Amino acid sequence: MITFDDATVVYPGGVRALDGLSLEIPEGEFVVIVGLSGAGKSTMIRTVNGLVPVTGGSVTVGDRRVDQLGRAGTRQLRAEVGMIFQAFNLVERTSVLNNVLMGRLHHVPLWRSTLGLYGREDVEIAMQSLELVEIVEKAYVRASNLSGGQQQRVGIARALAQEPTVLLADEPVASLDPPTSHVVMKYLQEINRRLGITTLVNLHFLDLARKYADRLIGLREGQLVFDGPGSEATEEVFEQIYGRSLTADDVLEGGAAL
Ligand SMILES: Nc1ncnc2c1ncn2[C@@H]1O[C@H](COP(=O)(O)OP(=O)(O)OP(=O)(O)O)[C@@H](O)[C@H]1O
Repeated sequence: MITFDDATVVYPGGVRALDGLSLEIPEGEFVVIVGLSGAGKSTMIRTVNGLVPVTGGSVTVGDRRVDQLGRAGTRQLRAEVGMIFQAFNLVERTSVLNNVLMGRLHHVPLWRSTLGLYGREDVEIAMQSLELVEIVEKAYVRASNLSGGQQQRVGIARALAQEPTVLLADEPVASLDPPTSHVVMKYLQEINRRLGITTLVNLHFLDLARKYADRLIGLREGQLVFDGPGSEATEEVFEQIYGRSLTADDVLEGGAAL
């Protein structure tokens, strides 16, 4: 369970990116967060692993208050929270398998990972993670030789190799074309259902958000303005979250009705 209790983030310079957010996310839920650019989506998910510290209120993961963890506690928390990025963040000049093994770094002593001495169990976990996103046949291919969608699947496998209890995905399909975006969202959904990993996904496209969200969170200027099933998010709801009429740029399949 992840609990936001009056969580507030004011950045140096004074931007109030998160403004008194209170909500609970039960274990295993698949949550999609939507809101205009600058609404605080990235800030919200980054408070979960302490990448962005709250300046007021609290965020609790399980029984751990993120702001009260010391250095070791924060390291342990980050080992349990996998992250998936818009730009994939792979090391392109090395193999897919080596990239996924980087997800094991939290579990392997530094000297061993530096020498590339991962154990057989680590390699097995990495290969199983690649199997989950059905790309195991690319294990020995250089990451730079993959398409964007394949690179994002490797990004997901790397996060899974951490054996996480929570997955945070920050605009995971923003660099992908529409069919590939659906493929990546389906893997995230399938992994959530099969492994029960609590998943928070920031999405820009509202049709995708509605299709995949078990629960949809709407943020506006750092505040919670909608919290309900994706299926209940009508055009009016999205207009309320965005504070304006919707445009073709707000949906993945531009021009299609929401
Ligand atoms: N490190 C920072 N320092 C100062 N201000 C920041 C920082 N990071 C984000 N902000 C500001 O905080 C607000 C929320 O940003 P955030 O990135 O969380 O929004 P977002 O909804 O994820 O937007 P986007 O979809 O554009 O990424 C914005 O006004 C942004 O400019």
